[in-house]
Order: sequence, then C-alpha cells, then structure tokens
Amino acid sequence: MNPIDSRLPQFRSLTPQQRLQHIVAAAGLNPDEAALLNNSGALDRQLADGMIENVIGTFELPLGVAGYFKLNGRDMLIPMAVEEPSVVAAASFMAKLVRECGGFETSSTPPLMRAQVQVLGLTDPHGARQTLLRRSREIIDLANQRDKVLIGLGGGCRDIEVHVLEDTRRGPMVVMHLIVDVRDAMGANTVNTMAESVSPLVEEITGGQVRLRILSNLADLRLSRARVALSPQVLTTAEYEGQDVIERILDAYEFAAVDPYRAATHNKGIMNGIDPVIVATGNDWRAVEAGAHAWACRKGHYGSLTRWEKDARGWLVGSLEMPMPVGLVGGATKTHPLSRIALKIMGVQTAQELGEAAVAVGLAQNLAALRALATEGIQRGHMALHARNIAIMSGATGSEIDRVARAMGQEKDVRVDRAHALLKDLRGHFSDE
Ligand SMILES: CC(C)(COP(=O)([O-])OP(=O)([O-])OC[C@H]1O[C@@H](n2cnc3c(N)ncnc32)[C@H](O)[C@@H]1OP(=O)([O-])[O-])[C@@H](O)C(=O)NCCC(=O)NCCSC(=O)C[C@@](C)(O)CC(=O)[O-]
Ligand SMILES: NC(=O)C1=CN([C@@H]2O[C@H](COP(=O)(O)OP(=O)(O)OC[C@H]3O[C@@H](n4cnc5c(N)ncnc54)[C@H](OP(=O)(O)O)[C@@H]3O)[C@@H](O)[C@H]2O)C=CC1
Repeated sequence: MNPIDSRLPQFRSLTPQQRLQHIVAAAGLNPDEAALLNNSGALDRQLADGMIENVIGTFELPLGVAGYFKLNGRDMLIPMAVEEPSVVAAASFMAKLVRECGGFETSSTPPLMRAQVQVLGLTDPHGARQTLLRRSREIIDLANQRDKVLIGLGGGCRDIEVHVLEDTRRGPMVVMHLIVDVRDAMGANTVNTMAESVSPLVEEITGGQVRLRILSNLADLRLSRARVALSPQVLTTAEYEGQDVIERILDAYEFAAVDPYRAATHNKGIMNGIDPVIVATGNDWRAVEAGAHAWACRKGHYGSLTRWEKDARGWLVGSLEMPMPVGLVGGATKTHPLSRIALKIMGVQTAQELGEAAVAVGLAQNLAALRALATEGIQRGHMALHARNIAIMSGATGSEIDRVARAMGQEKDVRVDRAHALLKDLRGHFSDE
C-alpha cells in the first residue's frame, strides 16, 4: 500500500457516501470493512450482548475523519467518534496549520502500567517495605509465571516499588506497585491478574494482610508526547497579526496554568480531541480521562495538561505529555468491528503509536480552542457548525437542515426558536410555490 496522504481538501463538501469512498481507498479497506462502515448497525446485537450485561441494543455516535495530520513525517488519517460539532473541523484545521510548519513530533515511554497491592496490619511498615524490596526478584518471577503470551511478546513485570502511607486514619499502609510492561494491551486485566497472583507471597513475606489488588489509573510511567512549532505567518488571520495571535495564545495558556476553573475547561478542550480517538478505537476512555486529570494535579494543584511557549525565532511552541493507557488488543479493541477498522484507517502498528496520535490530536484541539478564544471568540466557528444540530432540534430534515443552519449563521442568531421560525418560513415559502 502507498503511504497515506492525510490531506482532505474539500472533504466537507462531499456527501458522507463520497467521503467514505475516499477513506476506503486511502486506507486500503476491503469491501467487507467498507460495508461495515457503510452499515450504521455494524455492531450487531448478539456481539454487543457478549460485550456488556443486560444489553437491549446498541448506541451509535457519528464517526468523522480528521485530515492533515503528519506525525514524525508520516501522514495519518484520524477517525473520531464524537457527538460535539466543530471538534473534527477544529482538529483538521490546526493539523493543516501545523503541517505547513513541519507537522507533529511525537514520542513515548515504554508501555509500563502500575498495579497496586495494599498491605494492612503491619506495625513495622518501613521494615516490611525493605523486606519486600529485598525479595523483589521472587515477586517479579511469580508475577511473570502467569502470562506466557505477554512474556513471549517481550512484556511482563519489570520491577516493584513499595510505598509507605504512614498517616492514614486507618493506620499505616504498605502499598506495593508492580511495574508491568503490557506491550500493546491497555493492560488493566493483565496487571490485575498479576497483582492477585503475587498476593499470597506478599502476605507471607510481610506477615500482613493483602486487601486491594488493582491497577492504578495514574499511568505516570506510560506517557505519550507531542510537540508542535508554528510560525507567526500561519497564525495570521484577516483581523490579527500572527505575532499578536501568539501573544494572545500565551496569555490564554497562562490563565489555565494558574487557575483551576479555567484549567478544567482548557483540559476539557484537550480531551475533546483525545476522547473521540479513544472511543473510535474501542479503548477505555474512563481510564484515559482518570489518568489525565490525576496527572494534571501532579504538582499539587490542578493545571494545564499542555504547555505553550515561544522559541528563539518567536514561533509558538506547544507540547503535551500525559498518561496514555491505550491498547490495540484486549478490551473492546478486537471485539468491536469498527474499532479494528479505525485502527486500520490510522495505520498504527503499536499501542505507543496510537497513544502518540491521540496526544497529537489533543494538542491540535487545544490550539484550535485557544486560537479561537484568544481572537474572535469560540461562537463564530463552533456555533456555525452547531447550528445544524439546532436546526435538527427544530424539526428540519434533509436539505432544510443546511438551509436553516446557514440562515441562522448569517444572522449570528443560533437559537431553537429562531430555527422554528426560519423553518416555518421555509416550508410556507415552498407550499406557496
Ligand atoms: C470551527 C473552525 C475550524 C472553523 O474555522 P474557519 O476559519 O471557519 O475554517 P475554514 O473554513 O477556513 O477551514 C479551514 C480548515 O478547517 C477545517 N474545517 C473547517 N470547517 C469544516 C467543516 N465544516 N467540516 C470539515 N472541516 C472543516 C478544514 O480542514 C478546513 O480546510 P480544508 O480542508 O477545507 O482545506 C474554527 O473556528 C475552530 O477551530 N474553532 C474552534 C472550535 C472548537 O474548539 N470546538 C470545540 C468545541 S468548544 C469546547 O468544548 C472547548 C472549549 C472551547 O471550551 C475549550 C477551551 O475553552 O479551551
Ligand atoms: N481501572 C481500570 O481502568 C480497569 C479497566 N479494566 C478494563 O480492562 C480492559 C483492558 O485490559 P487488558 O489487560 O488490556 O485486556 P485483556 O486482558 O483483554 O488483554 C490483554 C492480554 O492480551 C494478550 N495479548 C495478545 N497480544 C498482545 C500484545 N501484542 N500485547 C499485549 N498483550 C497481548 C496478553 O495475554 P493473554 O493472551 O495470555 O491473555 C494480555 O495479557 C479494558 O476493557 C478496561 O476497560 C478492567 C479493570 C479495571
């Protein structure tokens, strides 16, 4: 297959069917995969019944594709499953600007997850800690006896850490962490199994009682990173000089860096980009969300996940480094038919590549929001696209949706009652003809 071209000029003016044909050809999807994407009921009820409990049906979200992404010199199409308008457009727009300046640079740590084993009933927690550390080899070997597939793939338990929580209201606690390389899995089930299997040995070594044995969602050893640098030129708009846009974005970033009320919204904007990639690829978005917000608090206060600064040339430099516990196997990644296709569209071969793509989209999304907020405001771009939702809420169907949405956009008055009035006029107009 030829390297993919992620540029999608005029993609928005195609019909969904034509867009699908373009992606099928670009990603080299086979007719069965194309048919699944074409068929809104791709996840059949019987399969869904095998995935969760008490199934009555399936619940669908729109699946869009963001274009223009170039990561480490390679083009990548980004499938995004999301209900919010303007998210896919904003990601594509910023990827287009970033592309003109060389694209996204990404990297990641090895896929290390932590499982915690809580030990209670110890009067000498520090002594127990040292004993556990001294016998770490035995614990690691026992953990690695269970999952031969993972070991065969080069993963497995690598190390242990032991933390003493001295001042809890329930007395001291010793918490042992298993540090496990989970390769291309998200890894929760894998590390939970290991944590349970070593617990009898931990009790024997410490003389304490093991209670909780579960992974930590603060996946601080499994980080994905993305960096961009943008020239003032690409940030110049009809109303604002590029250098001015950069200063405005830096002011907006500083606000989020120091104020948790703003940081929560700023980070929501980042997750606007990340979550749709996590959902489209069948990954656990709650795990990614939990890790992201715990990481955002790591310095003692809740702050921005991204950083924005200016380099010696006066270019805007953005970076994002955060936990990214995602997999290509396990969970729903292999069972949901559309997840497999989403991964194929992206062309990622490892969980690390998927994590890097997700943070690149998060960084792009943050840039889009900051750029809009710091200049013209969010409503012009966002509401123009949200107008179609409002038109649908007012009862518009088919070609009426775009007509009502366009009229509200032109009037800069995007409200359901206005949509009702416009729809009434439109229908009256046609019934008069
Ligand atoms: C919405 C835009 C992109 C419009 O921006 P624009 O200037 O009207 O865009 P354009 O028409 O010049 O098009 C530029 C490119 O954007 C893409 N694009 C543009 N429109 C479409 C479309 N309809 N369908 C598909 N792609 C679209 C497309 O890639 C296009 O290039 P092309 O491919 O055509 O050569 C811009 O205003 C923007 O980026 N706004 C920010 C939107 C945003 O952040 N939305 C998230 C929801 S708000 C929120 O929840 C988060 C927030 C804001 O609270 C976070 C925070 O506070 O930090
Ligand atoms: N707090 C949390 O976030 C929790 C999340 N979960 C859920 O756990 C699920 C994810 O767990 P996870 O352990 O990833 O899933 P699975 O246990 O389903 O899959 C992991 C297993 O797949 C096998 N495998 C095959 N190929 C590979 C490969 N290339 N790399 C790594 N492993 C491979 C391994 O061994 P083998 O074949 O021997 O199994 C591995 O143990 C998600 O559904 C998540 O929602 C569960 C509990 C808590």
